[in-house]
Amino acid sequence: MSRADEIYLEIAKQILENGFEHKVEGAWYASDGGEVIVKKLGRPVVMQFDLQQEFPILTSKYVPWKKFRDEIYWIMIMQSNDVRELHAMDIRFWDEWMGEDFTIGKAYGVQVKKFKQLDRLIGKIMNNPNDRGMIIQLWNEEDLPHMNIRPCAFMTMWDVTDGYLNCSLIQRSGDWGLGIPFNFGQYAMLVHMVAQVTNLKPGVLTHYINNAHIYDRHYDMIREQLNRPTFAAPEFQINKEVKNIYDFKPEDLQIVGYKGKHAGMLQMEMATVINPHKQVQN
Ligand SMILES: Nc1nc(=O)c2c([nH]1)NC[C@@H]1CN(c3ccc(C(=O)N[C@@H](CCC(=O)O)C(=O)O)cc3)CN21
Ligand SMILES: O=c1ccn([C@H]2C[C@H](O)[C@@H](COP(=O)(O)O)O2)c(=O)[nH]1
Repeated sequence: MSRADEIYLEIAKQILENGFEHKVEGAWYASDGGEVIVKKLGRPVVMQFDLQQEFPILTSKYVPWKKFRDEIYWIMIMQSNDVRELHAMDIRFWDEWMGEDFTIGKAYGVQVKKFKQLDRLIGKIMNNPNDRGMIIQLWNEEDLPHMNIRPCAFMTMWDVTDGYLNCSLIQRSGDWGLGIPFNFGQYAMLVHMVAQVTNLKPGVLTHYINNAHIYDRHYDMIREQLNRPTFAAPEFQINKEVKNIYDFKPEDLQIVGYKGKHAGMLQMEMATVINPHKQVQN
């Protein structure tokens, strides 16, 4: 069992057993427009992964890691909001939030680029590793009306101690079935990338989720997952030659020996949730 399975499945069980159910306003299922019921835990959760120990990925189901890798690459390295670039990487699950201009509006990558947030973070890590304001912040009140979706994993806070790079990922809302297994894996990859170009070792990834929830159409699959066999965590590999963050290519990040393949995927339908802050443009 990977450490990620252990932590993730325990919280999944808690949500199913002790969670609070409600209808999600302004949400529907893509296939039939059906109403969306969700069960939320009702208190925040914190998961902690020591990246020196193992790479955080589930083995109780197959998580398509190339997709979460390419998604974080699109947000943080390409700093893009253009969904066509995701299509080029064979990713379709952002289409529900694509506007007529083929973008997701001023969300995610746009906010990284607008304030050169990645460059500034790396500058701080290199020049003053004890800085206590090493933050990437995607939540921007001014631009919220122009985002097709509000950022969920909206902030990272960074720390350098004793040659290790630590990262806290702050998430306001976490879809336990679909989003969460992507989020901790992709941010673990980002920590590995930033650590390499700042000559640090990847340290601890702390993942805070304020509202952790399971959608009704995922209940049965997650119950099944709780009873599945698990395996040891696979190995993460990174191209050690890369010295500049923008020189990374997605292929420079690989997962090898991933036994989740044997477990197989769990087909879960995605609920489409709209941004209630969105300004409707004519
Ligand atoms: N309801 C909801 N949940 C999310 O997790 C989510 C959103 N909406 N909207 C924006 C993004 C899109 N994300 C998604 C959406 C779908 C999958 C998904 O369907 N994952 C499948 C594999 C899909 C594939 O191979 O293409 C999985 O089994 O993990 C994952 C992340 C995360 N975010
Ligand atoms: O990276 C992500 C992006 C999205 N999600 C989930 C969390 C929620 O289930 C929906 C968004 O709906 P809101 O009403 O805006 O919270 O998408 C995720 O888990 N991870």
